[in-house]
Formats: sequence, C-alpha cells, structure tokens
Amino acid sequence: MAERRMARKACAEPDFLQFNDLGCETVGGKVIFATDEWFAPARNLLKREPPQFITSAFTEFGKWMDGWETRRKRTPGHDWCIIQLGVPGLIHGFDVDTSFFTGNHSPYISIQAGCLDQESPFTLEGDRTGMAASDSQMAAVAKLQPGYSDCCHNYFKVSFSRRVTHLRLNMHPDGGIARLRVYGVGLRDWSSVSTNQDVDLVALTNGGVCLGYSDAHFGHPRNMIGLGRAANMADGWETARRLDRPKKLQADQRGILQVPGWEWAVFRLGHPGLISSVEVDTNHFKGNFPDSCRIEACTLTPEEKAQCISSRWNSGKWRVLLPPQKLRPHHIHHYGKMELKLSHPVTHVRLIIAPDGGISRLRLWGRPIPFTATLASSRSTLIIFHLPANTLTPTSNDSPGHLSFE
Ligand SMILES: NC(=O)NC(NC(N)=O)C(=O)[O-]
Repeated sequence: MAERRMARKACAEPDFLQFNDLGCETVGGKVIFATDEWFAPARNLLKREPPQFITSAFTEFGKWMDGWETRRKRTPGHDWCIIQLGVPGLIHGFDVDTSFFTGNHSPYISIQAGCLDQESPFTLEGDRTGMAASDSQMAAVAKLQPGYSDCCHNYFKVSFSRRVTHLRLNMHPDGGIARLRVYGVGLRDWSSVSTNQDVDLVALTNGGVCLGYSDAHFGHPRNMIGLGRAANMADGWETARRLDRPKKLQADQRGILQVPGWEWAVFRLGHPGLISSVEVDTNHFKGNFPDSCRIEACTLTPEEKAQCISSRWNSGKWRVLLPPQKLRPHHIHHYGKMELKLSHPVTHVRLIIAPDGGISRLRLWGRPIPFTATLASSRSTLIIFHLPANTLTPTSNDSPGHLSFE
C-alpha cells in the first residue's frame, strides 16, 4: 500500500526518495539507545510498513502510537536516540514522518551523524542540545510539521560526503515522530573483499542502487536488491498491467511471448565486477510474474552516464548479459556460464521484463574487479563508483524514476 501511495505522488516528492533506506529494520537498522520511550518505543522509527493509527488502542502508559514518543518534559534538556544504520553509507536525505502525531509531535529536531568503525572514523560531536556546528551535524535544528495526512512528511535534503554508520536523532524538547527514513547509498569497505570471492555486486548492502525505471506502480525496483527472500509481493518490484498487451498472442520456439512493450529497471553495481551467475526470483508473484526477462550490462563513464540519463537509459552501450528467458511463477531462476554472454567487467545493469509483472529479487554474483582493471577493460578514462553526496538534479515530471547525480 505504501508503494502504491508513493508511486502516485512521485512527481511531488524529492528525488532522494529513490535511494535505499539505510536505517530500515529490514536491512538491520537498530535503535541502540533512547533517553525516554514512555508512550512508544524508538524502534518503531525504523519499521518498514507505513505508520498506523488505531483510535481505540491505549496502553497502561497512554494512547498507543505507532512511532517514538516521549513524555512531556518538565526538566531542562531534550530527548534523543542513537540509531545504528543497517547499511553504512552516504546519506542524501531524510524523511522525518510525523504521521498521526498531531497534538504531540516533536516541534523541532536535529540529526547528527558519526562513523564509528575503522573506515574513516569520526564520532558524534556537538553539545547536549545537538545545536553545535560540527563536522557531524547533518541538519540544523529544524521545525517539524504535525502528522496530518497532507503534511506529515518532513523532507530534508542532505549534503554530507562522509560515510555514516550511526545517527543521533534529537527531539527539541520532546514529543513523537512516527518514522525516520534515511535515504542514501551503501558504501562497503571493499578492501576486505578478496577478488577471488563471489559477492552479490548489486546487493543494497554492497552499495548497489537503482538509478532509473519505467514503472513502479505497486513496488519499487530497489526492493529487488534487499536482504534475504521477499516477505511478500510488496517487497518486490511490480509494475502496473500494460495496456498495450496484444489480443492475439504469439510465442517463439522457446515459448517466449512476442509482445510490443516491456518494463525496465537500471542499477549501478556497488563495485565494478565480472558477473558469473544471476538469480531472478519471482517469489510471491504467481498470477502476475512476467512472461520473460533479459538482462543487459555495460561500463559507463560519467559523461556516458549523463547521456544515458537524458536518453532514459536507452544507451547504445548496453550489451546482452542474459538473453531472453521464459519465467515461472514463485520460483528462483538460476543462470550461470551456459546462459551468460559477457566475459568483461561492468558497472551498470538493466533488467527488462516483458510485458509487465513482478520480480521479487535480483542477485548478480561475481568478482569485484579492481578499479584500474575496469578502466582498462572498458577503455574509458574515468568511472565514478562512489557517489558524491550533494549533487542531485531534480527529475522532471515526464521521466518518472530517473535519478541523476554527477
Ligand atoms: N492523547 C495523547 O496522545 N496524549 C499524550 N500522548 C499519548 N501517547 O498518550 C501526550 O499528550 O503526549
């Protein structure tokens, strides 16, 4: 349902909502400390499903609320909690969702960030109010709108080019917030990964990101690169039914339908690499799996990527990685050396389904190829695979699902 709502409102929303939610409980996000959780626990902030309101629900502490809610403070100070991201990475924006907190929403917030592991460590800074200007400050103290349905999403675009593992969410002075969505791209420490080890190069945890798609009516394509198998259909990519499906159906010798239309989604790999096996999972899609799929791949320079974005990813550089394959319902399809056609490293892939339908997971197993080797094999001069944080270009209404960042 959340995805349906998102698809309809996509034109009015900021671009950064297309990135991955790095704090969500489904990718391992956790609240590790909160100053107060009297009315409702801070872990609710990271729930994947949209917040609910149940008029008749009360607990022994007060009104049941689907979010984090603290007591009305009668002493100096403010409430705050520490969030450990499920996927450390670069953050491009926040949605501080106050849904249903109408007389009890937190009036002001600030957010601080830290990197508390070995890679480029920096720590939370700032004074107890979170207002000190410091390296860790991502958003100055900001006013929140109450959680009425037309204004409950408080979006904050972020310019912060450092890897983040933890956040401190400060409420000034107290109150309630339903959800905190942390939009960004995972940044893995690739120095610990052997070039002889196969990894899922497109996984969200490895820094994969969806950069464009043709349709996300029921489910966003980024769901396909999430952890584990999909919980349900909403945890996969599902398009609307195409309206140009022919009345008379014709199939080729492999049983693949010959249809005029298709849907597509483009991903940038977390690291350039040589893909040696692919999994396409139609788990839960039983009456609405695509008839067939194919995968294309390429290595793009920043200039080529910009051209791809302006041509809706219809670049001449795409090469067939996986030729068209007939799909089955509710099934993991494995493709290996026999089916895969590319033997050089790539940076981007495009999954194409025909004519429409749902895929729950896409896994691209392969070896990360060192940067220089990728450059040599693609004969290009420069490849970006670490996203700069502060350069999102707004999308136009007639090209849904397109992100561009240089
Ligand atoms: N009706 C309320 O929501 N009251 C209080 N909050 C809860 N959850 O009971 C409050 O004012 O903070």
